[in-house]
Amino acid sequence: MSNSLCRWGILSTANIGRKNWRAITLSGNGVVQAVSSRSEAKAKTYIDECMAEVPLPVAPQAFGSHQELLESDQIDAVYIPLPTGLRKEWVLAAAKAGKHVLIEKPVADTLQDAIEMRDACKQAGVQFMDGVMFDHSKRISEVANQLEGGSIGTLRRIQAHFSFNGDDEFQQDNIRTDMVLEKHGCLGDLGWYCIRFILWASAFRDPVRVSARTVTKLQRPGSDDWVPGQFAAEFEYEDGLTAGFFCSFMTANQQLASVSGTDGYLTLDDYVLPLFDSKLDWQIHRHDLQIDNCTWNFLRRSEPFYTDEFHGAHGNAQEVNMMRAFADIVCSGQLNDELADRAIKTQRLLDACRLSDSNGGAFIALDSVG
Ligand SMILES: NC(=O)C1=CN([C@@H]2O[C@H](COP(=O)(O)OP(=O)(O)OC[C@H]3O[C@@H](n4cnc5c(N)ncnc54)[C@H](OP(=O)(O)O)[C@@H]3O)[C@@H](O)[C@H]2O)C=CC1
Ligand SMILES: O=C1CO[C@H](CO)[C@@H](O)[C@@H]1O
Repeated sequence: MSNSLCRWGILSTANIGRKNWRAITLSGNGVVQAVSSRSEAKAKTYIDECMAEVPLPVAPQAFGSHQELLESDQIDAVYIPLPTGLRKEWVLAAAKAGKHVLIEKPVADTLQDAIEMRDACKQAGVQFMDGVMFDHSKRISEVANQLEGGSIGTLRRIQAHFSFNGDDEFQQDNIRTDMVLEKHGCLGDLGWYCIRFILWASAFRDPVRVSARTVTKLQRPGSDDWVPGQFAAEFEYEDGLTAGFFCSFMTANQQLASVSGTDGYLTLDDYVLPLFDSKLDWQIHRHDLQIDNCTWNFLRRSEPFYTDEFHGAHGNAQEVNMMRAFADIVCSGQLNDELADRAIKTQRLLDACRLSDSNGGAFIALDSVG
């Protein structure tokens, strides 16, 4: 490979690949070299559409099969946004072909599959990482540092919410409601981020036990199959910390996370996809109840914090940082096991949630998972 530029192949014409086409282009150390699809014509159209908005000096090559792309000696790394149910085969094939693998979330149908993928990459000497963009935002590290530094005292509670309200077409046609392609439904699509936020806020500690349940099953008309349409979970830690999350395909856009401590609480209301702005923010609240005889006043005490980072589509945006960080690994050859293992840690908690759900929401000891 050229060691200053990572040559990317995108497997499929997924919508999210369009955003990441721009992110790779803005990264400064990567280039989209090829796109593969089940249909070469579809890959060509996709390339034309992306080139029209974010042009590249040389149009990427279109392949009519993922295997052909993997066999190209012009590709160093692949981005795999195929539906979860189809990914494992292609991650294993990519590792076999010596390509580094950036994979969309949720990583796998099961923890066992996720471990198999990570291990295959490790054995092949290529990086494995999931596509959680906010991991690469400066904001999440700053928030985690503040929490570890005791800015809100001892942590008692972490809560994460991620939802959007999908319409009828979403329910009927989107990959997210297809039990074969995305069997974890909203838990995989949105809960993955909730779990990852909880991991960040708890310094990547594992809870001792997990209880979770599908709140609403989402069933396509005319089918007996279902995926979680709304899902809720509760984690308990050995020091008394608790965490909870709620995710939903049936509730308006919301991405609110909060962390409560003995001395205050911290909030972010766009922790996954930053709201349109040239900076990212979060707040620490230490509201003050003042009581003087008959006069009761609860005084607002909120302190805002900012990270100098655009919401997206800019050289310092989280998805661009992600592509740059991955390409740095590829170009330097310095593999990062910690990034690979984060995906496994997240998947383990997701599996624990599903196990609890299938046991009527009973608490599951995390030790018994995987
Ligand atoms: N990190 C992030 O911010 C985001 C992540 N995602 C994740 O990315 C993944 C893709 O999401 P999204 O872009 O909305 O997906 P899309 O439905 O747009 O694309 C999925 C692609 O997979 C291929 N595909 C679909 N069905 C099949 C099938 N039955 N057999 C073989 N290939 C198939 C198709 O490519 P083709 O026709 O070319 O073969 C299709 O374009 C999801 O797992 C999602 O969770 C999504 C959005 C944002
Ligand atoms: O990863 C993602 C980012 O957020 C979207 C919701 O707004 C998800 O559906 C998507 O899969």
